[in-house]
Amino acid sequence: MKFKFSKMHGLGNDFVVIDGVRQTVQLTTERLRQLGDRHTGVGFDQLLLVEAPQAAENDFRYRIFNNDGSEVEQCGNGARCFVKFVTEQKLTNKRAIRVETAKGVIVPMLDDNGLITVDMGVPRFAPLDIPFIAEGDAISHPLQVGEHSVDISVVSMGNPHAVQVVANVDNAPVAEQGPLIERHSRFPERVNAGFMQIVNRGEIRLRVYERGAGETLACGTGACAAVVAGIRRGLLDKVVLVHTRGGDLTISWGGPGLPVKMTGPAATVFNGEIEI
Ligand SMILES: N[C@H](CCC[C@H](N)C(=O)O)C(=O)O
Repeated sequence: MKFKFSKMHGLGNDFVVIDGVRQTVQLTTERLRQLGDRHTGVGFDQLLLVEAPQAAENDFRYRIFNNDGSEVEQCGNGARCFVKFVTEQKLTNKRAIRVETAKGVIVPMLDDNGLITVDMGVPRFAPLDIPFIAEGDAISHPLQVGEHSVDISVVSMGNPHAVQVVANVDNAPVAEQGPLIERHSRFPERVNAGFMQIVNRGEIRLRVYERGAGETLACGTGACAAVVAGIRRGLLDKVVLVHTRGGDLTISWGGPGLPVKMTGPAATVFNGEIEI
């Protein structure tokens, strides 16, 4: 099968993006793994497949696959790259685009300054909408990780996040605890593990060990989940600058029942064609 694709990234979180509207693309797990291999394939943290919408009032549907082949509900950096892709590929000339994901419709918007703002929807908490064996909708939960008990906030942005506060992200136990939290038995569908350093009430530093991809240079839904967790813990105000290893995002959340807004960049690295 031969098809065109774009290689893109959102703050170093990198994607292969495929037009599944004008091309017919059958993605098997094997093909996903081949494409995602950083030595023998193209390489990506996630692959985004753009398709026609299922509901007439929407503009597109897009499917999100982690590097390990698992299909997931939501991707923040991917949503920004999606907007840039459909605009550059002339699949639409709209500025605000309604796109269906596995967990609802999001509305990314191309700003005049080239940044992209995405309404990432309303966050939800355990045990609603997130497969987590919890005592209830607490602000945080103790979680036994190896020989340590860590205090996590559990937030769903459509996809599940377990966020903890650390003194300094530079020496946070991301490599040690990330895989243990990702596959913890209390997360039957696995989870993204966030490590957040509070700089001040309007600024954090964040590293995320992503479900199905390992640590990435940035995680958009992870940034949303971390800010929501920090606000719920009383540590952050409503608008927060999030420093990831790949660059900065601005995240805002007005509180329970309101959507999270994310603003940041997206970049196209190259366009290619592949036969696999
Ligand atoms: N690894 C995530 C999907 C990608 C999310 C991330 N790349 C983002 O920008 O939100 C998961 O399994 O839920």
